[in-house]
Amino acid sequence: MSTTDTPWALEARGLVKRYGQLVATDHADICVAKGELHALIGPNGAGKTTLIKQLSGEIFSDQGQIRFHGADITRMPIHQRAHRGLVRSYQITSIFEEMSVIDNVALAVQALQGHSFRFWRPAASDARLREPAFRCLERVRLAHRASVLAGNLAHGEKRQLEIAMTLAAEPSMLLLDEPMAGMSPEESGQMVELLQALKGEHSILLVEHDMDAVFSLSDRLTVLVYGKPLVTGTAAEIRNDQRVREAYLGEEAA
Ligand SMILES: Nc1ncnc2c1ncn2[C@@H]1O[C@H](COP(=O)(O)OP(=O)(O)OP(=O)(O)O)[C@@H](O)[C@H]1O
Repeated sequence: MSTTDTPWALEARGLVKRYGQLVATDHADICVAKGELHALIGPNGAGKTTLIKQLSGEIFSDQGQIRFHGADITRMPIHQRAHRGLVRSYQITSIFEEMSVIDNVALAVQALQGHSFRFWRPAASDARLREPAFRCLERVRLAHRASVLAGNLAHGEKRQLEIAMTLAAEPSMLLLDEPMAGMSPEESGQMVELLQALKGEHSILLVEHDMDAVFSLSDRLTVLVYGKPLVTGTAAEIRNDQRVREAYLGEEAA
């Protein structure tokens, strides 16, 4: 299939991941349209992070098929998926706290350009790294903190930095695993605004427990329960689905 024939950025069918006896994802289908923000929600242990890892290539699936813009990427390693534009966001643990904010992003730009880390010099001395890095910081509204040591950022700002580092890879699709975890309500509000701005420019698969954020941002949602998708639909469809209320949201979400 050519890349123009499919409406899907990402099309995963029948994904299974077993850990011994435990079936973490159990014939899971998930399809994300081009430019769509699609949320993946479900109770703790439902398999959301496992599914994100299967899609990013951090782990391989025991069964199933993954297509990205029509191409079969099922057996493709993580760096090749990233090269094609499918990228999971960096985690706070991958931020270098002793380096400036812009140098962290410049490192991510450098990784994209395929240079060896051995030849790393401070970003300030290399416009080829600094300029794209600065643009990524502008997009996540962190440009005013470019020269601050990353370790001195507030928690919410570190999560913005993770997204800036992810954008350095120029992804067409972002896999975001709980970007609002540990944030204050104010920080969460800023992250919602940021994701709203990124929406449309990138296809996004978002795992998030903050239901207000999820319901305000998502074009569609998939509810995962015991590794299986229970239902996929718009926010209104999900809110009104009796199976979802019983399995997950509870009556208070109505
Ligand atoms: N590396 C692993 N080895 C063994 N079991 C694992 C491993 N990773 C995840 N699991 C198990 O797989 C199941 C799904 O876990 P996963 O982290 O994907 O769920 P989740 O929906 O992301 O949960 P949460 O919302 O709490 O983050 C859980 O029962 C978990 O204990």
